[in-house]
Amino acid sequence: MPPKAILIDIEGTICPITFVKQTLYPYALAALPTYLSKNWTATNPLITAFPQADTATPEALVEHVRTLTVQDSKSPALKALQGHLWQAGYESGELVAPIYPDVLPALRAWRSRDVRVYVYSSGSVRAQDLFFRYSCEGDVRAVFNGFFDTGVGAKVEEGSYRRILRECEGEEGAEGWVFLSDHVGEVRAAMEAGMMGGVVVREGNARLGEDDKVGMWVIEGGFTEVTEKLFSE
Ligand SMILES: CSCCC(=O)C(=O)COP(=O)(O)O
Repeated sequence: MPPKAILIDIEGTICPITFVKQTLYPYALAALPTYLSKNWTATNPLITAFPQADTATPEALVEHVRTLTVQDSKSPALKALQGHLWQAGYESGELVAPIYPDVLPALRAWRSRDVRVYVYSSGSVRAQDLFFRYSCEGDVRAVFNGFFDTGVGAKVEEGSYRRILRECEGEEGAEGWVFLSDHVGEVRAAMEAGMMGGVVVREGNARLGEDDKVGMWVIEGGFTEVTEKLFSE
């Protein structure tokens, strides 16, 4: 049976991890002091979302954000701030989101077969909108049926996938849903929620151990392999 909906991750799945870690994260850190110097108010929600102890001064917040960034924290406060800071970079053309060449042809083929395609990323929905609006292949937002961030919960928690299912399917459940990510813990959580899962192997992704591969669909052939497997059976 072909799938009903495919849910995809961004970093390490449809774009290189290096774009996020070596381009997006440093861009946000470099832009932060200027942003804070112009927007340091007691009610700025991008600031008040952080713990009070870390927002005593702009310098303290810069240090806190730097620490979270080095830890690759998926804190919603950090992700909301990064999404805001990236906007100017995308609009000026300094940031262009690279998408692996096998991805968009596959997504379009899935949509042409009436399969819905959703994104679930730790990056905020605002950041996802910018990513797909300013991609190396132009504005591709129309390819997607919807976008989810950690507003539904962390990506390693089964409940997050259940919330996405409830929002998209009501009481229908997970039948026909597929989740694709480079992160085994995320894929296992989606499988616990009843979805079919696949872990995407790309150059530069974290290596999978033998234990990681147990009971797992390991995708080494990009989204072309996904299309072949899901639509030829
Ligand atoms: C929307 S691009 C920014 C991605 C990001 O901030 C991130 O943390 C990557 O998370 P993902 O869940 O896509 O691996």
